[in-house]
Amino acid sequence: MSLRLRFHLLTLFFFVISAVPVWLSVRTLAEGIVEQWAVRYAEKQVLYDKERTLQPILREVALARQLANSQYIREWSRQPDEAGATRHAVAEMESFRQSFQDHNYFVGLKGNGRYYFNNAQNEFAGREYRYTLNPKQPKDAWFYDLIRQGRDIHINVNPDPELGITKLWIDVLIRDGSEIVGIAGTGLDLGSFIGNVVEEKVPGVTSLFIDRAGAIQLHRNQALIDYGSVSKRPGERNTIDLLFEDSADRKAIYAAMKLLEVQNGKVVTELVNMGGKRHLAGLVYLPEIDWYEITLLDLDVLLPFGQFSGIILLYALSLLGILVLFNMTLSRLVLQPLGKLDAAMALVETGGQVPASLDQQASGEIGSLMRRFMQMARTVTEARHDLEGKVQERTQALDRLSKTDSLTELLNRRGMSERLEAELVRMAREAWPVGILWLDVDHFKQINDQTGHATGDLALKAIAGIIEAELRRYDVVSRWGGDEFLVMLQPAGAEVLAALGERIRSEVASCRTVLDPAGAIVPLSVSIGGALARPGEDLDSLLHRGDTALYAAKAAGRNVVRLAAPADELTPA
Ligand SMILES: Nc1nc2c(ncn2[C@@H]2O[C@H](COP(=O)(O)OP(=O)(O)OP(=O)(O)O)[C@@H](O)[C@H]2O)c(=O)[nH]1
Repeated sequence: MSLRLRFHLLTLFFFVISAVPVWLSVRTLAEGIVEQWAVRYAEKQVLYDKERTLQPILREVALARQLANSQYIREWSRQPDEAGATRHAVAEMESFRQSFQDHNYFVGLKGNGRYYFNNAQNEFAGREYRYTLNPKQPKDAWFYDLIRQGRDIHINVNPDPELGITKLWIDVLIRDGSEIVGIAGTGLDLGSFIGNVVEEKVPGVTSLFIDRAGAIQLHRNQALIDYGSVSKRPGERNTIDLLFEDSADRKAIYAAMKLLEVQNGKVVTELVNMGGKRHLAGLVYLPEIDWYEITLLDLDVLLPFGQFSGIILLYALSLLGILVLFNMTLSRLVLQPLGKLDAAMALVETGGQVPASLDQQASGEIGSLMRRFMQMARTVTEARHDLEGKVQERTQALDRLSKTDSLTELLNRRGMSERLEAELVRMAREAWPVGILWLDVDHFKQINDQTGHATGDLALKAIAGIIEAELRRYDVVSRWGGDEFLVMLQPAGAEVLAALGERIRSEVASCRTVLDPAGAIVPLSVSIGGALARPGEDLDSLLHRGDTALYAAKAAGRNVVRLAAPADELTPA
């Protein structure tokens, strides 16, 4: 995998692993902000609703109290069947009817169980006595339950089947001293009350009212209202358990209700789930009517979390931008120089020259790496050139050695053959006459045998020196093998051959430098055969004729020179 691909994958990896915590932290932060905001909102809303709800109810409660405490009503309740007291009481009730908000009233008397009611239309004028309450009738249980409970004020949503109406009833006990003698009050139209107070006016905000048992008293969904809760057993009530699916939420709401009882005026907020959505519930206790108001804020509606997605998008874009910039910088500072370095290395590998500008393009560590590479490449190139030079030298030396005789340091047979071949070619081209002298030491075996091999070597070296000394600058001598020497002369003529051969023969014969182990002079002599190359003659033929001439010299008694005649007959020198 290339470095570039690895960097891209790494970038992607960093992007993902950094986006996850950022997403989570922004989400947590946003949720925190939403919650804080919602708590404030809920607190304000609850207090506002409390005032809005309480004012009309409290006004009705105050009026109902006055009615219950009215002198006429109390006297009447003492003697409920007395006609005068009844007339006065009805007149009193009618005057209150004008003042109540919905222009209706009711009074129930414990003494005779009679229930009086008139409405805004004055429908029951002269017929205010509507029916008689019966403690055995479940529909009338509310009356007896309230008297038994002895709660001076009670607000209750209850259908009245006798009257065919459902109202928010405000019930106030009529007391005669300590004795409860009846209940007076008024009813508010449930529909309009719900419309005014609990209907959802702001999207995502709903209010409901519950009593101290958690029974729902007012809710915009009237099916959830726990009608006539005062007369129900706990299990029969429509409580907040219907609203909150999580038992933890229910427990939290009941705990908040308990707390509010002792911390009057405070607002408690709880996060709850309702219908699978997050809501913030704000609770407040209304001691005047012994109810709790719950305001529910749908957080997803009021402050959708989606509004924070812009932050995430911005983060993602800026992170992406930074990573792209990082990649571009990385590419410019690292990857591109490394690519050039790689190409330069490949060039050096194949013996090419590194461009001199390579190290000027990068700085820092990469620049340092390039400069070191350049230095190394120069060293390698120099070493290679040096090595090539040495190899060439050694090759030439080996070549020289392969053509040189180690004892006399003259050309050997191979070296001499090459020279002769070349000279014969040159001779053919330039009419440059070539001649050879072939020398053989006389009785050399005897010298070896009598004086030793080392003395034989000395003799060979001495003869080589004599020949070299006699030759002209441009003549070449070689040790042809064993005790034989071959001299090439150029240019050469018969006289030169004869003269040079004779001089060599004579010098060797007069040599006094080679001594045997006993210090005696070893007498030396050579027989010499000479031949002049004929135009177009090859080397074998020339050598053959030289050898024949040498053979003739040997045959003539040795220590003589014989030249091959042009027509192959031998002539004495
Ligand atoms: N010391 C010494 N002897 C050599 C060397 N190379 C060859 N020889 C000897 O040279 C002798 C050559 O002898 P031949 O060519 O057979 O005969 P010769 O004794 O020279 O007799 P003619 O040539 O007939 O005069 C042999 O005994 C070889 O062993 C060498 O490098 N050093």
